[in-house]
Amino acid sequence: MIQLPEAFREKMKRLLKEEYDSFIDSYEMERVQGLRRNPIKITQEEFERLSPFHLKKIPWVKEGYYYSGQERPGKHPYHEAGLYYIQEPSAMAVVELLDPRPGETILDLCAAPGGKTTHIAGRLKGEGFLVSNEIHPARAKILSQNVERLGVKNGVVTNEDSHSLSQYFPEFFDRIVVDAPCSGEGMFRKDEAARLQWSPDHVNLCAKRQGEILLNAAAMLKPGGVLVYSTCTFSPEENEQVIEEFLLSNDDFSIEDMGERQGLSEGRPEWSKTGRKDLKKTFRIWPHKTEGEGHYLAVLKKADRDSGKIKRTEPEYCKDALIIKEAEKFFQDILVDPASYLIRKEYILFGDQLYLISPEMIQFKGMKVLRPGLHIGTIKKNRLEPSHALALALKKEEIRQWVDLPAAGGEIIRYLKGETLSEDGLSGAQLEKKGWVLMNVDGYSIGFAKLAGGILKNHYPKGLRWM
Ligand SMILES: C[S@@+](CC[C@H](N)C(=O)[O-])C[C@H]1O[C@@H](n2cnc3c(N)ncnc32)[C@H](O)[C@@H]1O
Repeated sequence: MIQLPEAFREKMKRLLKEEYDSFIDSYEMERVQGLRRNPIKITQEEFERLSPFHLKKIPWVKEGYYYSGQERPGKHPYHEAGLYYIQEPSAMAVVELLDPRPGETILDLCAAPGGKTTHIAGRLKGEGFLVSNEIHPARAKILSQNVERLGVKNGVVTNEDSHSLSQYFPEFFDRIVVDAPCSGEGMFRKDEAARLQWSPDHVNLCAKRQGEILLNAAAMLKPGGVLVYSTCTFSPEENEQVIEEFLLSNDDFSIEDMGERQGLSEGRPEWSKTGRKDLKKTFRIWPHKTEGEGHYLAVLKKADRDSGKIKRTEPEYCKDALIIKEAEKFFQDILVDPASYLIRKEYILFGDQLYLISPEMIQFKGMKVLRPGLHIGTIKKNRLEPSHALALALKKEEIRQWVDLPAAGGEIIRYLKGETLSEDGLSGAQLEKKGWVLMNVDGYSIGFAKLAGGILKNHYPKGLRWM
């Protein structure tokens, strides 16, 4: 039996009244598990054909599935190939409501470990620009790894606080997600730390921080843009009351009417301070009503008007002709049709690391950036050694030399463990000469190897290798 803080129980009883018993009973039910297909890598049809898991569609999100609690999709080669992201089902509603479209500029302000970010990236389909920000350095690193694993080409990862970030991107984004740090009451079923940390004071502290983050986010939204605010907590102080307080001082914002949505319940105006009726148009996900842990969501729209358009400042592109030539030579050497990577000349050099930059990227001097774009590789004495991120962003059809290993066989496990493989006896491979080879699992890229003398030297990153 889960030990819930007594003050939390009392508060929920007061708020939920006759609904309280079924709410509390939901803590004794088995947690539901979810994963989200990554459309950058795999179509729905292919995914459903290949998946070895027992999947059931999640009704409120196109790419979402429940899987059985007995299964371990996080420990499967398809996971390392970025075919899906494991995510709590109710959290998937956030990007469903944000509805990002290819070509748009999007900000995910509190982004680690990357659930919403990878969902957004999938919807952008490689077109447009995504900035994923996380304040904590260690969590920003995990975010960056997930962006890489899912093969995202048009994403930037930053490590700023929301106020500093707003100085770089005034009125810049078409859509913004603020998946705010919260008291995590919706996570009590799976997260003991959240239960232990909870107190009424902590709820109030979270609410204050959420208000500040939301204000900074609002300053980065274009006129006419859409912002989704979300938390995984039930407390009105962090939900309806944050939105109420924000709208009081930001009359150019209004709550969007998203209509009824399957699995989502109405917001609760009676739990706000002023009782404003439009809070009904915000959403709650309850664990006793829906198969998910619990969430709050509000879709806010900024009024359209002429903005004082801040001019985009160009970043400092790499102008070193030798390095650019080397990158071009590399792509000509490994790709079937290098044009897609050679059309754009927007390379950036970070020390000896080469990145390909989205055309929307701004001058970022002084900003803490972990990943300014697609990591191409390391420049070593004017030779380019490709990055793991590039392997995951490439498709088997794009590359001259590849090896394709079945997920059910032992060789893929040997590759993931960092072992050397021999060219002999591989069931699926297209190998012509020594050099870089894209390794795949059932046709989906998973890393690089380097062929020499019939041996495939393993370039799967040491930090990711299976033990
Ligand atoms: C709910 S989590 C985000 C989950 C993430 N959106 C996802 O889907 O994977 C909130 C994040 O906000 C970060 N955070 C904490 N304080 C913050 C602040 N003052 N400004 C911005 N982000 C903050 C936390 O480190 C945490 O990673």
